[in-house]
Amino acid sequence: MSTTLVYLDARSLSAEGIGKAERELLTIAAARSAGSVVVAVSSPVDDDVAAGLGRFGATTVLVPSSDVTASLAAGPAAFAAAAAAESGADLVLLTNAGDSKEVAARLGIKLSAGVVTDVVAVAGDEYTKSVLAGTYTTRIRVKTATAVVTMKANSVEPAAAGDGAAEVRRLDVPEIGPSATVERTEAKPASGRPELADARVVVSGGRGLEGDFGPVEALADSLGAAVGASRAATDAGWIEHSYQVGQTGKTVSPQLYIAAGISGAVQHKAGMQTAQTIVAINSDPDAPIFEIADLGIVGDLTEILPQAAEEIKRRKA
Ligand SMILES: Cc1cc2nc3c(=O)[nH]c(=O)nc-3n(C[C@H](O)[C@H](O)[C@H](O)COP(=O)(O)OP(=O)(O)OC[C@H]3O[C@@H](n4cnc5c(N)ncnc54)[C@H](O)[C@@H]3O)c2cc1C
Repeated sequence: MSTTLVYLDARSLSAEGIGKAERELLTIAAARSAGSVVVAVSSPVDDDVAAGLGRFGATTVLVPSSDVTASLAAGPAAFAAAAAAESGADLVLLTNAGDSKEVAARLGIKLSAGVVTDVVAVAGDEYTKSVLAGTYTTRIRVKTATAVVTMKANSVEPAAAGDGAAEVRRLDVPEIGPSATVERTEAKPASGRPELADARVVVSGGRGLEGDFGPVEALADSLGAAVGASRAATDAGWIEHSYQVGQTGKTVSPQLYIAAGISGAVQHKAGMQTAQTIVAINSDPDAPIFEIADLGIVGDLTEILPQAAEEIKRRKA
């Protein structure tokens, strides 16, 4: 029977809950490897986290017997390789986060395994991903004994929590070898907004904002939404790159996506066109974003965004 190993970065897990992207991996693994889901977590976990993983389908949780996180991706990859060998996995699933992709690349070398990134569906030994900014959908088979796959968030509906429990086991980590070490870390200040990749509502801004994300943030806060951006906005330094939506940014699939001052380039659409409802605000009636919008508003965003935020606040009051 096929065995799936799910590798999770411990920083994405907390007693409050297991993130949606992580639950999606557990759901895919449970469907593929009926009844036996092995999870490798990059650091020891407390009882609440282990219990949470159990409720979402993990049967075994492997944790490293020594700290592997001080060596960037090298330590986690060495541990993930040991976990793959221990579990006999023929598929290792990781999230599409930057750190996880780096672990996936190193893991591919360690296991002599084929690596597929940005996957949106797993069916047997076939992995689906879109290429060339969403122009083509490709189905990929890996010829090596083990496949290493990173999944885009919002690819499957995560299963609801059950009453399962996971057994936690420590695993010795082999020699990590030469690697860069982490000297100091700083927690990113919390914005109080939902995580972009998991958000139900996203308000994004582009070059049309002319550097001022204030109106986008105000509308996002009135809706309890995450803030996103086009690459033109992140490249201009108006907002951090982690907010970028699109081919080289994050993929979002919210119930509502509001695009303000974004033209709708194919590379931007690649990251948001699966949103259930798309609202576009643009002063150019011929902007390509209107081709995929459910509701298009032709006008000046500096007038429309504050009006929308005010009206939403008024109705909520
Ligand atoms: C390999 C590659 C990868 C890329 N990856 C990404 C990616 O991941 N994400 C991404 O977004 N882009 C990506 N791009 C860039 C992409 O091609 C576009 O250049 C970018 O998306 C444009 O951003 P924009 O829509 O904000 O800017 P523009 O295309 O300049 O559009 C600005 C829009 O704002 C409107 N506007 C201006 N003023 C107002 C106003 N006052 N009120 C209302 N509307 C107004 C204009 O009519 C215009 O439609 C990539 C490009 C390449 C080559």
